[in-house]
Amino acid sequence: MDALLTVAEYEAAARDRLPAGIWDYIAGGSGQERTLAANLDAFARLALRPRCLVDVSRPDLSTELLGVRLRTPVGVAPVAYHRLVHPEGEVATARAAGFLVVSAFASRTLEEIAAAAAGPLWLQLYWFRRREVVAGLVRRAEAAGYRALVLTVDTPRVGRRLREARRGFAIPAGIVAANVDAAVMARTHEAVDGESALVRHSREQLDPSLGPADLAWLCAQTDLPVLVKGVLTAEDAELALAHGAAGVVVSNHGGRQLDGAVASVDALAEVAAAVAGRGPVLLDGGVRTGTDVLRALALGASAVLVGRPALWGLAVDGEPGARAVLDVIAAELEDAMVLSGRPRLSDVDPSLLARP
Ligand SMILES: Cc1cc2nc3c(=O)[nH]c(=O)nc-3n(C[C@H](O)[C@H](O)[C@H](O)COP(=O)(O)O)c2cc1C
Ligand SMILES: CC(C)CC(=O)C(=O)O
Repeated sequence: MDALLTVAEYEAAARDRLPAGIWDYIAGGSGQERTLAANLDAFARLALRPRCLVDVSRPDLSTELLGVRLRTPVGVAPVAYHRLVHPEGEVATARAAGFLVVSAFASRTLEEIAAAAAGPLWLQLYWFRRREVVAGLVRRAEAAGYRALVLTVDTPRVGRRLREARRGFAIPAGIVAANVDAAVMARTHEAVDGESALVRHSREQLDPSLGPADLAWLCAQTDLPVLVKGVLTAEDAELALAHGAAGVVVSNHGGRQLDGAVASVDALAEVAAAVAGRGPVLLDGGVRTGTDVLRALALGASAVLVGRPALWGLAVDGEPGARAVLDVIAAELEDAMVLSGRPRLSDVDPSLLARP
């Protein structure tokens, strides 16, 4: 195999290796997949204004997030069921990642992942109708040393994933959400033609009444910082902070929820302005290169998360593959910082971007 030099090359290699149904579950978006495409296009439209005559002999990619020093500002987004692409699942990803947000639907236990992790872990939560599932996950995350919680608020139900529906996608029997009661998850394994098992499951198990008071309740349950994921507007950023959130993740769920929603990088400046330094603002959706990371930081992100790229690396070569994908992005980021005359992340600001 030739060396893979870009995230796009890992994507192509993963596609060659994965069964079509699993590929489509991971790759797909909702509806016409307009938001899925927009996430990538929006980055491509943001041209950079490099500065020269700057001493770039010692680039520094490190940053601090919630009091923890990170080698790079790039973490792994919460993505369900890593074992769909590699038998070691999240344990391999955790060894590779500088920083990982573990999905509520992880296919390895929170404790196994914590024992393997190379960097800080956060736990993502869905708002299960059975609130004891949420509370139980919070207690286990605290006990296992997770450093923050991420409440996903863009999923009162799972979006219309047509690729999944066409294939009657269900989670294969051997792969389970290892941290949630089997009874809650049972129907994710039932394949029905013309229907996504995950859409059906979400309607049964996720509580669409989630509101600001529930966020406040969650924040009161724990000393861990709670970030709110799925924010695309200043209004929701304001609401989240007013009800106890420590920060937000600007995200449209990788184009998998509301089709037609704004590209996440296009929502970033508005949200960052609303948060105004009161907490971290992360971004995910369409980050595929080091220059994408730089663009997001220029628009006010504290750090970015990659979703699908981590799974592509994991599918291609397990832990070393996931690490290689993150290393490609870090190497590209370093290049871009040097070539744009911004040797430290604190030098990155909106002046890096050309006006559209
Ligand atoms: C296969 C897959 C599963 C996902 N599972 C979750 C999840 O369990 N919880 C969650 O908050 N977001 C989930 N997401 C959304 C990601 O956290 C993230 O928002 C998105 O993947 C970022 O876009 P990117 O894939 O373009 O990097 C999932 C995304 C994918 C592709
Ligand atoms: C099990 C799913 C609800 C996980 C998810 O968030 C997704 O597939 O986007």
